[in-house]
Amino acid sequence: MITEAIHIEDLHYAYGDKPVLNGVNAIFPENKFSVLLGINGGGKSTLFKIIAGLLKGDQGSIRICGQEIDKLRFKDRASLIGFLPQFTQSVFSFTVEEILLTGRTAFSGFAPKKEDRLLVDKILKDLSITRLKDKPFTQLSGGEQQIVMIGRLLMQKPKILLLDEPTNHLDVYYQHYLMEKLKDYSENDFTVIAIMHNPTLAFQYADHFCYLHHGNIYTPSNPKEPNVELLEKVYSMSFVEFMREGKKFMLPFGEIH
Ligand SMILES: Nc1ncnc2c1ncn2[C@@H]1O[C@H](COP(=O)(O)OP(=O)(O)OP(=O)(O)O)[C@@H](O)[C@H]1O
Repeated sequence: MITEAIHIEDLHYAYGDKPVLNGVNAIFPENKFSVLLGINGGGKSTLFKIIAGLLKGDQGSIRICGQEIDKLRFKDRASLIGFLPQFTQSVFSFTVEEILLTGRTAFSGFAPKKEDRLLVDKILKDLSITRLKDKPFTQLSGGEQQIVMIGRLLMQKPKILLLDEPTNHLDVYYQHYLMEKLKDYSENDFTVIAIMHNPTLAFQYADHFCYLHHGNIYTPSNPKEPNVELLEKVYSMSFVEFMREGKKFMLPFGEIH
């Protein structure tokens, strides 16, 4: 039986008089790597902000690990969801270690414990960025900052990693490195849910796909496999599947309209 990490029912949201989500129904299963695909401006970030509690839906319900989103307190939410927004900026010159420690503030306040510092070292090592530990965050490259912010989420030890375009700014090597890590996390007690703009990359690692289209979420009957028909409908372009060394790949090519 599939256990649900997130269950969304009839969710509506509008910015003023501009509707963005028109009755979204979706389930994101626990301990899977889910990917939400969809065109620019389709409402994906809006949906994630509602799940993360930064916006409130106009209508409908969301349950996170079985609990109504409206009833969650700040600390409960932090232990359930770690959210990586699309844009992050730090104007203060914190070091990477300090930035990671802020991932524990919901639990340890601003007084990091010894185990928090040990966790920093473990996560830096796991993400292969120990060399950045004492560097000011503002002096890192865009890709380095992105990896550090993912490390900060891991410090929070949430059940669900909610990631808005996690491979942003990463070079191809690091895109695959991070996707491999996320797959690994989803197999080891995290639920990973990511917005992505690269179906070719996403289908190589994730195992549950849904599509935001015209304000609704479509989940195919086999959510693990690429669904060419849906992809072509959502992106208004052609896709091709091909096999290489026993693996299936999905490539976009050429406009339909
Ligand atoms: N704060 C806001 N006020 C008004 N309209 C907004 C606001 N934020 C987003 N929108 C609009 O809502 C729609 C959905 O935006 P959203 O950022 O959720 O889309 P998205 O699918 O995440 O896009 P992208 O893939 O480009 O990041 C867009 O038309 C956008 O212009």
